[in-house]
Order: sequence, then structure tokens, then C-alpha cells
Amino acid sequence: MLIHLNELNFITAFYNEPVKQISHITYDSRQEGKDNIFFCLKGENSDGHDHIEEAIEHGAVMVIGTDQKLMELASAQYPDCSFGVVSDDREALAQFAIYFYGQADQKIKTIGVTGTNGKTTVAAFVKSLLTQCGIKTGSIGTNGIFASREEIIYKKSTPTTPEASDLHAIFSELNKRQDQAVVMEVSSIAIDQQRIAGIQFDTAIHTNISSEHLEYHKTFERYKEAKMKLFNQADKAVVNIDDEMGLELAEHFTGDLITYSLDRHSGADLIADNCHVSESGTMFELKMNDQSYLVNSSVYGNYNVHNLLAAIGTALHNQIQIEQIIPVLKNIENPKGRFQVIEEYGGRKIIIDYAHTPVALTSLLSEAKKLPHSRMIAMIAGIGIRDFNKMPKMAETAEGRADHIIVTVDHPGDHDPQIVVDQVMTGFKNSSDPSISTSLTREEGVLKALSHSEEGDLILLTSGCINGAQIIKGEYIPHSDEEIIKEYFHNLKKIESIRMEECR
Ligand SMILES: CC(=O)N[C@H]1[C@@H](OP(=O)(O)OP(=O)(O)OC[C@H]2O[C@@H](n3ccc(=O)[nH]c3=O)[C@H](O)[C@@H]2O)O[C@H](CO)[C@@H](O)[C@@H]1O[C@H](C)C(=O)N[C@@H](C)C(=O)N[C@H](CCC(=O)O)C(=O)O
Ligand SMILES: Nc1ncnc2c1ncn2[C@@H]1O[C@H](COP(=O)(O)OP(=O)(O)OP(=O)(O)O)[C@@H](O)[C@H]1O
Repeated sequence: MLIHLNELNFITAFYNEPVKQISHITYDSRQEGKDNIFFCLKGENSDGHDHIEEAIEHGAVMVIGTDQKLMELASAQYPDCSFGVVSDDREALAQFAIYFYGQADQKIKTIGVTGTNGKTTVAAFVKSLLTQCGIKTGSIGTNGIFASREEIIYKKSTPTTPEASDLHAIFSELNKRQDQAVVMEVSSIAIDQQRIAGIQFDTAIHTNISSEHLEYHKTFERYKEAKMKLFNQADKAVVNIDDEMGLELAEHFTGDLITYSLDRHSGADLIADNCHVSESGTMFELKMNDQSYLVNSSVYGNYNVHNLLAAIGTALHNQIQIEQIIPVLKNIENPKGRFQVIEEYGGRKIIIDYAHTPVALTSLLSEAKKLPHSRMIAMIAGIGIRDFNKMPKMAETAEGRADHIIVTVDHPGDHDPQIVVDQVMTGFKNSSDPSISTSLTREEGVLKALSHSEEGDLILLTSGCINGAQIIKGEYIPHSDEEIIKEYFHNLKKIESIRMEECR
């Protein structure tokens, strides 16, 4: 694409030839390419301005940064490269991505989901519901990047919400595949880092808020403020008013609003009442406009009814009639790793669930308890790359609610796993209870949970993996609970047949 730097009004000064042929946008000097534009971003560990030389060696023909003096000096050193100065590095990256991909975000309906718990689930429900109702919808989030029909293999730049240039590249790809809508998880960090700057969302969804990501935002107020900002960039909203932030949003949002609740006295637009949870799903009565509809859904648990209401509200905003929505709800697809039930081994029910906040763990433990079981074994974890203050709360939440608890570590990062486990353990009133044990790796934790189990038991493997890996000292070490389970039972079978041989 031919870029006219002087057409971009967020560039306040430029040096050397202002017209360039650009093929790729990059914010990482280590990325090789040809005709790249390199954005110097200031990060936690490094500053892109220090890597200009390498970026040029790797194919950058244009460099954008905030340090005017440095840009001027570099322009003299590299006369074949153009240099632009901006006031906000990340916002400039977002604005440039919109320009480069020809406003791809405006050619597709954009739906943003924010909230502490439930983003991945709601995004999956919205994708499934809209697509089944005839609006081909892709999705972007923790579980990957999907077009309406298939997964798109795209290198993930962050766990949840991609960097702006990656985001707009994905919108463009979805356009090419003729998808009509995209539902994306919008993390508070992404909002703060301007990854969604310049996007006017068709619909914004709020699930709920509780304390999270304080390792980044430092205070709950700043975390909440970041999340609220999404709603200044949306025409319509779907909001959970069983939640403190949802109530605030419902009061202040000026666009088209649909509220939802599980409380029959709430006055919400969508109310789920008389929820009945069973092994095959959840039935409830949906109340809307003084009408009542019986919903037979494939999703499990009351908290997932909240998530389903968010998806229903989004479909209604998209002019889909409630009569078309109701029959589809029994086929809604659950995302991987969220109440994922594995039943094929030795009469046990194993549930892999991403619950990694105290609120999520509370919901999970109380919903899982409703399933028939003899003993409940729960593995909980401290996440090394997150807020240490959250760790004891996971123990507090689990104590006394399972027959056996295994405490382990997820993504130790740069921390000693023992320190993470110890920090979780401080949350137990009685940490020497023999029904609590510890493991210093997630793999060992899963194995311990399995080895403690017997036929009829329910095993909850909580917290979870980001992109099928454990992050250890900056490295992504491949990890899969499912593989560990498979191998464990395969070996168990082998041992049993050897024993039987020996007995004969
Ligand atoms: C903590 C955080 O915000 N990290 C993001 C940040 O990394 P950083 O601050 O460590 O970057 P850095 O290493 O200091 O480098 C600064 C800049 O210099 C560049 N650089 C660096 C070194 C070099 O040799 N050459 C070079 O060009 C880097 O590419 C970067 O652009 O900037 C990087 C590039 O823009 C991001 O990819 C990275 O996201 C990492 C992968 C991450 O894990 N982010 C998490 C915190 C995150 O965003 N999570 C949220 C929420 C998750 C949830 O839902 O729970 C999400 O939206 O995913
Ligand atoms: N509406 C909800 N209320 C409370 N807990 C929920 C809700 N939805 C899901 N959960 C719990 O939170 C866990 C994580 O859900 P999900 O992955 O959908 O959230 P998320 O917001 O996408 O989290 P992350 O961005 O960190 O992946 C689930 O596995 C479940 O235990």
C-alpha cells in the first residue's frame, strides 16, 4: 500500500521521503519482513525506540515514535527510511492500522465483550447464536481467533485482545471470508493500552466486575474505569444489572440499551427465572416484554444463564426475533476449557474449567456440586504472572467446599513455584488439614487429583492454560491437561493389565 505520511494528521513531524510503499505493520524489531512500518512502543521491559537499528535491518522503511530528537537523529543516519513523530505511540498504532486496513472495522459489525468473568463464554455464545440465526460471526479472544466456520491461524500477540495492528488485520481477514460480524473479548489492559482506539463498536456487552488484574491497574477503581470506557465507544449495549458496574452503566449509557438479570424483581429487559440445572443443561423461564418463554439450553449452571442472556440481548439488538432465538438455544456451543466435561475414564467425571478468580471459583464450586458424585476433588492454583493478593482468596473460597483440595501453580513466570503455593496456602484457616495437598507444577497437580480419585468421583481442574502452555521464565512450555489425563488412564490400564497377568 502506498502511504502518504503527510495525510496522517496524528503524525506531528516527519523526516526524509514522506511517501512509501508499506506491506506490513510491526511493533517488534525482531520480526523480519520487507517494506515494514515499525512503531516504537514503550513497554514494561523495553522501549521500541532502542531497537530502531534492528527494525531497519529487518525490513522497516518507515519508523514511527514519540521521541522527536531521536527521530531527527535517526533520519540523518538512515536517509532511505522515513521517520514520523507522534504524541501517543499506541494510539498512533491503532489509528494507522485503521488507515492501513481501509477501515475494515466499519465493514463488519463489531461486538465487544468486557467483564471480569465470562468474556470468553459470552463471545462463544454470541458467535454460536448469531451464526445459527444467519449472521455469520467470527470471534477473537483467549480461546483463539475464529471465522464463522473455522479457526484462523494467526500468531497471537497477547492472551486475550490482540494489539491494534493484529486486530485490524483480523477484521480485514474476516471481511475477506465474508463474515458479517465479529465478537471480541475486550480486556481492561487492552482498553488501557489503546488497542481498541478508534473503533466504534456496534454493541458492547458487560458481564460482571470483581477485583482482577491489579498487578497491572494497581487499584480496583482504575480497573473499573478502563472497562467503563468501552461503553463510550459503542452504539448499543447489553448490560448485567445484577452487578454493581452494570447498574452504573445502565444509568449512564445513552445509546440503545438492553439489560439482563436473574432477579425477577430487577425490572431488567431480559429476566431468567425458575432456573433448573440438570446434567444435560439448564432450563429456565425467559421473561421479556410481559411475555414468558420456556428455554431449554445446553449450557450448564446459573452463571451460564447470565452469559446466555447477554448473547440473547445481542441477538435482539441485531433484529433477530425472539421466536427465532429460543429454539437455537439448545444447540449453543460451549467454549473449550469452560465447564468442559470429560467422562470417558474409569467412572469419574473430570471437569476442566478456567475459573481463576474467587468469584468464578465460587460459581463453579456451587454449580458443580449439583452434579451427582461421591467425592469432589478440586485442584486450585495460584497464577504466578498475576496479582499475589488474589492467591489466598482462592484458598478461602475453596476451603470446606470440596472433599480434597490440591493447591498448585499456573504460569509461575519468574517466581519460585513454592512461593506461589505458599501464598495460596495462607488463605486456608486450617492449612494443615490432611485433605489439602500441594504440587509445585500444574502437571503434578493434575496427576495428584487423578490419583486421589475413585469411581464416582467428580474432579475439578480449575484455573487454566493460556494458549496451551505454561509460562515459565518468559518461555511458553507446552501443556495440556487433556493429554495428561489421557496418558494417566492409558498407563493405569497398562498397569492393571500387568497386575492381572501376574495374578493369573
Ligand atoms: C504486560 C504487557 O502489557 N505486555 C505487553 C507489552 O509487553 P512489554 O511491556 O513486556 O513489552 P517490552 O518487552 O517492554 O517491549 C516494548 C516494545 O518494544 C518492542 N521490542 C522489544 C524488544 C526488542 O528486542 N525489540 C522490540 O521491538 C516490543 O515488541 C514492544 O512493542 O507490549 C507487547 C507488545 O505490544 C505485548 O505483546 C505484551 O503483551 C503480553 C504478551 C501480555 O501478556 N499481555 C497481557 C498482560 C495482556 O495484555 N493481557 C490482557 C488480558 C488477559 C486476560 O483476559 O486475563 C490481554 O488483553 O490479553
Ligand atoms: N457470568 C459469570 N459469572 C461468574 N463466573 C463466571 C461467569 N462466566 C464464567 N464464569 C467462570 O469464569 C471462568 C472463566 O470464564 P471465561 O473464560 O468465559 O471468562 P473470561 O472473562 O474470558 O476470562 P479470561 O479473559 O481471563 O479468559 C469460567 O470457567 C467459569 O468458571
